[in-house]
Amino acid sequence: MRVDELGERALVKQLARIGYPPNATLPPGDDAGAVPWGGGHLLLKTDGFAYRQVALQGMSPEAVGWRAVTAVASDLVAKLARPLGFTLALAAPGEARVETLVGLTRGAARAAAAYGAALLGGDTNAGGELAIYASGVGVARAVLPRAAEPGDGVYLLGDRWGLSGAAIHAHYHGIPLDAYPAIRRAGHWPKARLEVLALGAVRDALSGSADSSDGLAETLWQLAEALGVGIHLEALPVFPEVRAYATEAGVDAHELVLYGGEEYEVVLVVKPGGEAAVERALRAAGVPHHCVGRVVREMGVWYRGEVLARRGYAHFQD
Ligand SMILES: Nc1ncnc2c1ncn2[C@@H]1O[C@H](COP(=O)(O)OP(=O)(O)OP(=O)(O)O)[C@@H](O)[C@H]1O
Ligand SMILES: Cc1ncc(C[n+]2csc(CCOP(=O)(O)O)c2C)c(N)n1
Ligand SMILES: [Mg+2]
Repeated sequence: MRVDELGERALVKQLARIGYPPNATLPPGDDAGAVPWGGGHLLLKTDGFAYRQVALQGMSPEAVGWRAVTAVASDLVAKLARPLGFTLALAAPGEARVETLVGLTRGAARAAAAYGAALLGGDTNAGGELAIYASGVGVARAVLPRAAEPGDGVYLLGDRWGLSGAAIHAHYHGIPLDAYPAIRRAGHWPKARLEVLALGAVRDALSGSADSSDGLAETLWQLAEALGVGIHLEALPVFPEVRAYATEAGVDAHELVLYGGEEYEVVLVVKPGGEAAVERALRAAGVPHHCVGRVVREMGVWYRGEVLARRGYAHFQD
């Protein structure tokens, strides 16, 4: 069977289990892998993409390199691991520009430095099309898995919800973003939120977390499916710039929040009774947060009582 017939999700489900130890700290399919290390855990993550699948209109090679490291850093941070180092692998056809590859690497190095880590080499290969793979290692005292129990609260951390979706929408609809600097910044230079690591101090009040990169709806559906629980969404943050863009572009702002993608923000699951302590910790760390719903027993995802359509970004679709 061809991989584009099977689809990314089903393929990954099959691949991710191969060789995975049954008693691993984080299960296959979680945002990163973890190994016990010196009283804590070392976390590892690799994430890559074809250049043409992520380079938005006006995005420089530097920004794409930054995004590659950010995607990995965001997965590490979501599991409460502090990034220590990154590597970068490039695949390029012979006609690719040297300047492009240098730019990608410079952007990756800038991102690594921004996350208090270093870019420690990588790999360069010939390939059919330009592609970038970043890997990172981080260290965590107490890891936060993808976990949720009925009764838990669901929070969205950060402020890129809807903004990254608007940037991707603008790319495909030829809409200039000059009037929307926050949307352009979210799409071109997303920054992993290291401040989330402050949650280590309230780990006992947390059930789990997931990094969102394929869109909020897809992230929630993956959580629900993997854990056999349901999520009732009651409210969504719609930021003013997203609302303004949606009006101009003639698109539903909620669509951008639910189906945008590339947020590189954390969905946090908080134990009942833990809300106050967690909100206090997030406020002190300067992490924007929005309580959006609750975990229920029945598997599924609902928004204001209606089943939330499952759509999201997947490779092998184009
Ligand atoms: N070829 C593979 N072999 C083993 N595991 C894989 C493979 N591809 C993906 N996985 C695992 O499947 C899970 C989902 O990976 P995927 O790359 O789809 O995540 P994602 O949607 O890109 O989100 P993010 O980039 O934010 O992690 C991860 O745990 C990953 O380690
Ligand atoms: C030109 C262009 N088309 C589409 C998109 C959107 N996009 C690309 S990858 C991805 C999911 C995360 O990737 P991964 O799962 O590999 O981390 C999303 C939402 C874009 N940025 N640029
Ligand atoms: Mg990926």
